[in-house]
Amino acid sequence: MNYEEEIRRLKEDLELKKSEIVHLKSLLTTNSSEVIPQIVNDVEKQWEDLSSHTKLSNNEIARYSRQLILPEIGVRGQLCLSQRSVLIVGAGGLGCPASIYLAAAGIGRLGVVDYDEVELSNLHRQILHTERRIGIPKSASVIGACQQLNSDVKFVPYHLQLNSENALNLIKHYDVVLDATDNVASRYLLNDACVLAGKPLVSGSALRFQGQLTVYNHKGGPCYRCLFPKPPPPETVTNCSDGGVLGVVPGIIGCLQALEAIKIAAGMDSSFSQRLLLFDGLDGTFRGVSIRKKSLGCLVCGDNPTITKLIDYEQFCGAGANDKDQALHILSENERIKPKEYKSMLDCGTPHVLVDVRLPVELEICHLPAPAINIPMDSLCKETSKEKLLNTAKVLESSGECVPIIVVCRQGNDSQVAVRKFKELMQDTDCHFVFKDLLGGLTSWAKQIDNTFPVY
Ligand SMILES: Nc1ncnc2c1ncn2[C@@H]1O[C@H](COP(=O)(O)OP(=O)(O)OP(=O)(O)O)[C@@H](O)[C@H]1O
Ligand SMILES: [Zn+2]
Repeated sequence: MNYEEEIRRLKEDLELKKSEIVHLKSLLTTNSSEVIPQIVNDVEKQWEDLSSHTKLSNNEIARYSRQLILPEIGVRGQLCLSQRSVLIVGAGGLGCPASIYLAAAGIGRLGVVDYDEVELSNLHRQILHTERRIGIPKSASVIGACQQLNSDVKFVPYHLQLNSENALNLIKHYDVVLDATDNVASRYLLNDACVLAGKPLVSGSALRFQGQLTVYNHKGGPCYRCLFPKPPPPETVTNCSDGGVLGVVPGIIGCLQALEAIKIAAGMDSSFSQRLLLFDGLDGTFRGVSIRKKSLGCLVCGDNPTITKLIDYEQFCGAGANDKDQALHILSENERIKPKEYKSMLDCGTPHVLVDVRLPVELEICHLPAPAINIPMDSLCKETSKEKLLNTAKVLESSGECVPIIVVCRQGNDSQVAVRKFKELMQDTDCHFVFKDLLGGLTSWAKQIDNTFPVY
């Protein structure tokens, strides 16, 4: 290695350490220290050499007794666990259960990465966070909970977004990596980083009532790219905030991620290298299926890899490395109506038709004060939708005016797509509709017009 390369690496290392110190200091100075037991503030202590731990203390023998007597674990396995480190990326629905079981089992060092802070809508599934910790970094919240359970573990919180600049440098300090994120860009990033660093990646996902689990890049098995060389089109990816998720489903998958990580760390075989677990919470089934072998032509782990350093994953996937909804801008200004303008229309009784494109189950949560036609997104192009709109047109025509049709959704993205679709749908009719979308959807309505309106 040349000196310049070495200096660059050392600088990167230093930056990471600095971010950890700043983060730990901030924890000690904010009121979060009131609710989070003081996280070990001696950074050096966290980086103590784990391999020096070669004998179980009486305390450890008592604490781990029930797993020590398992022949597959025993003293050897327990010592292995205490000498290994696991990095969990994502302190959400998967990361919470995974972290607490790894801490309970006595893993030597646990790193938890998350850029986000705890929100109220996290609590139904991200079960290590609490009401009092809303607003504080998720990584610190998770580690606070884990430390209360087992203070022997060395914990390292990283309040940052894992990206191409920091991933390799961080991952190299750990033996096993858990993907507990929720977006495609982070999955490719973690995959490539784990291949380049030679670390097994225990990957989980959960949506609605379904969950999946597999282990990549382990003992000659495939990596994520071997199976999915190309990312899915961004518009086909559903996240939990759009699709919903029952809290216990990521709970189950996160526990299984911890189980696989414990097996790997304790020197046992993982059951999910080249195997995929499919869990269906609706019909209560677990199914294990064999998956494709490692691909010789894989761009990162194949025979002639062309990806030899981390790339720009947001560009590669055409989507951000988070699941935060990004505002679409596909309509021109005159095809949109601001919440304030719509409120004046309502106040003045201006004739219009309101079309709500959310699912019926969402309409039950909340809806605007005006009566609305419901045409959910998945039925925009159906003949019945066209009929609904044409019937409306007939009523409107009798009044002889060109009445606007206001399209509304939760956040103002679907409504824009719907306006486009409706325009296409009505092209071959002789009705002259003026379609507009409610800018920012119900979320903006709640913010700008009615702060008693529920946000979900
Ligand atoms: N590249 C990344 N670096 C660090 N943390 C990440 C990265 N990508 C995703 N995450 C984190 O992974 C976690 C995924 O968990 P989960 O989907 O349960 O939570 P969420 O994003 O809070 O959910 P919601 O969609 O309800 O807001 C989130 O806390 C998110 O901040
Ligand atoms: Zn591969």
